[in-house]
Amino acid sequence: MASDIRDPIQGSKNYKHVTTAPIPRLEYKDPRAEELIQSGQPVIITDSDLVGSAYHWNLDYLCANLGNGLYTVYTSGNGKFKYYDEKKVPNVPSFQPPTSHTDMTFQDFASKLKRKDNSDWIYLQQPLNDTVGPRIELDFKGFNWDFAYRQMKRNRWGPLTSNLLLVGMAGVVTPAHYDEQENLFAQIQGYKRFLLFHPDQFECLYPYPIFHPHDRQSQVDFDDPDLKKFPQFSKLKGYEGIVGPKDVLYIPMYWWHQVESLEDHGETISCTFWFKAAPTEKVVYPLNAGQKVAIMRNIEKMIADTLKDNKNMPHFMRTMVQGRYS
Ligand SMILES: C[C@@H](CC(=O)O)C(=O)C(=O)O
Ligand SMILES: [Zn+2]
Repeated sequence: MASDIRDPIQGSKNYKHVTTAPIPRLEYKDPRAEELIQSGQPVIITDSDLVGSAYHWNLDYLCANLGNGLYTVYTSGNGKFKYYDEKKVPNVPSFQPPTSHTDMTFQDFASKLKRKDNSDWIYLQQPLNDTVGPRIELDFKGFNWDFAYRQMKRNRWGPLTSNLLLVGMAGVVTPAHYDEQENLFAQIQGYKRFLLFHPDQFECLYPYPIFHPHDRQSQVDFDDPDLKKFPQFSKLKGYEGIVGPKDVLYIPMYWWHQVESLEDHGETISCTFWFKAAPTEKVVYPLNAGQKVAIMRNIEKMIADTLKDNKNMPHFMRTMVQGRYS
């Protein structure tokens, strides 16, 4: 049988030390898809038509219809787009942002994308807003909102916060990180390979300190892991799958993910549906891994706020555990 593009071996990097099983791929009508979402497990959902009214989106159509609003375009020298929080940059005076970003019209972005002389890698990431042209607005209104809001209600998620439009060059990589929102990730054009890791893999992925601009991002470079500094990385276990046009991937909150736009399949167009977390009515024991990440974050935040000077964090944290909880 001809290998399907979605075969994870196709055209994607192999990361040593990372063991993966396939992300389940189910029809949206399949009750098992609902069960996985309700139990906070990732699943690639097919045929939901969540963004069925946008299946015709391509660069030319977006150029003609996105209007002349400005879009945030990130530039990277190595194809990696590790997110950083600008508000936290003052906390780490030595921080060197790995990417730069400028605002430009979609038309300018598309012409940069089409110019093959691009030595830089570029990635447009912009919440869809009311500057879009009437046809995009119509397409947006035509999303399968029933499906989206049914998931929100059934899983007691908080409100929808944003729909991020992502248009990336083939080959761009968003390095491993977790988000604090539930995400229905809709793929419109091109193919993206996802590596996903349960929140309990926290100890294998060594996130930056919470006050660091790269909060929520893994310190480990999957292409060249420093196993001396990050020994548990060699035990990392997760899931892998390729999402293509019309697929929707449910990325549960606190699940780590690394995302790669497959090389030789042209630019990728995606749209996220981010929902606030479900309110915690009462804490149920045993705590799940996501709740433990939330507790660790709160404690780290409280200590950082109390100590004021982040330089005191390493010694304070080590003093708290060294020789006592090892
Ligand atoms: C930006 C996106 C990854 C990508 O598509 O490059 C992501 O991390 C998310 O949707 O949570
Ligand atoms: Zn993310």
